[in-house]
Amino acid sequence: MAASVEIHGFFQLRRQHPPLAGCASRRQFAVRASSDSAVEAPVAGSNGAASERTVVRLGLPSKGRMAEETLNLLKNCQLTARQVNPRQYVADIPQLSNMEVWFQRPKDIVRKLHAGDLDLGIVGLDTFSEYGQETEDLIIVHNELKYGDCRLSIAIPMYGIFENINSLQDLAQMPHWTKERPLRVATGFTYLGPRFMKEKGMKHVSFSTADGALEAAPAMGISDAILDLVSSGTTLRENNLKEIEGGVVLESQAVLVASKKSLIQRSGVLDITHEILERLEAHLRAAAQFTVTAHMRGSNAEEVAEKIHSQPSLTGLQGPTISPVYCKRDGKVSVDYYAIIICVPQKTLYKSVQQLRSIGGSGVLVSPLTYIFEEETPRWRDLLSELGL
Ligand SMILES: Nc1ncnc2c1ncn2[C@@H]1O[C@H](COP(=O)(O)OP(=O)(O)OP(=O)(O)O)[C@@H](O)[C@H]1O
Ligand SMILES: O=P(O)(O)OC[C@H]1O[C@H](OP(=O)(O)OP(=O)(O)O)[C@H](O)[C@@H]1O
Ligand SMILES: [Mg+2]
Repeated sequence: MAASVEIHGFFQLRRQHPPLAGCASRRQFAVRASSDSAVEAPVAGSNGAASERTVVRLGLPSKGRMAEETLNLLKNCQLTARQVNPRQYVADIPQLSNMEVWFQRPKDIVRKLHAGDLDLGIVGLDTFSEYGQETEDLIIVHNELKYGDCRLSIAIPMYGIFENINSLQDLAQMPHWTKERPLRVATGFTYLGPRFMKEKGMKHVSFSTADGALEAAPAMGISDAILDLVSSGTTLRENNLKEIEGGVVLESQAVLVASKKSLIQRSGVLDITHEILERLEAHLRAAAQFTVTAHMRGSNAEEVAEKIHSQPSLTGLQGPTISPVYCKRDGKVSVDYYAIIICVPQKTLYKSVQQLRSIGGSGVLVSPLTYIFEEETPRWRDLLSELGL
């Protein structure tokens, strides 16, 4: 039978920072009253003006948890956004001439990409999926910028009728939900939520929209469950809520997105995208690696290479670079040992150093890497093929 998924009722839950006296922590919503003073960004342009525009536009999160990390990522790619003052919504990046940066709320970035008022943007995959709603014109250029990790997940109370409910299947099989009294889910994700429930064949579900502090809704009797972003799980725990098996709608992190129409039609967008993509890929690849140099005894370079290849954590990106070290002893130049250079994942650094030592490595130097440029960026090839270029 088809799932009856309906969206009805609107309620607004708002919250205040810092927490009110009597509230045990910032993440508890039960004893909080509030206000919210979101600052609306000016509209960057209009559809009519969009086609006449010659400058390329990149939308970045103006506030919230993604704002700072996005600027830091770009800075680490030597693409520092230059803002005349922090209250201004427009900036430039000196390395990318003919491009404006516009600071906008994440959901507005997606909407404005769709409207043609922005060409490129950085947002969470959750926002992109919710507000892009699988629009044909919007495209993901880089799908893992390695920050803003969270999941969009269903949560239910730990107590009462939900005490022994631990999976989506358990939830679906509860006799409580009927056409007249559906499972009420509060969420800001009113596109992804109903779609997920329908896919899972959940019957008798209704959704209500909310804007922040969703975790309070079950305790207030406004909803039975919530669908919201979770990362550490602290907010859920502190509000006596739990996730359930099979209840993750989406795993999210920051992504670089674009309008296909802009990429194809607007002069300069493709070139700028290429440069941003190359820098991002080279930086993100490098951020996970260290360069390790060491000295090793051996009678020739091949013998040293064999030893290194015998160790699972020492093969590097392609293989070791090995150079003879020329020493002068008793007036004679000879090669007794070799300098080796490899790239090592940061996660396995210590294991790699131990393996190097076990095969006679000494004088191990470790340095961070700024960029690793490959011959070609795989994501660039994918993008061109998706654009039919
Ligand atoms: N707890 C979290 N941990 C990690 N990333 C998160 C978390 N919550 C949200 N995010 C990511 O950060 C993005 C922006 O979230 P943020 O709360 O800053 O803005 P928002 O809630 O979309 O803004 P607004 O409240 O103005 O609508 C989200 O779309 C998501 O990708
Ligand atoms: O699992 P946790 O680490 O506790 O994070 C989850 C919380 O983070 C987000 O809220 P945010 O702090 O962005 O506030 P908002 O509701 O104002 O967007 C999300 O809406 C959850 O409430
Ligand atoms: Mg938020």
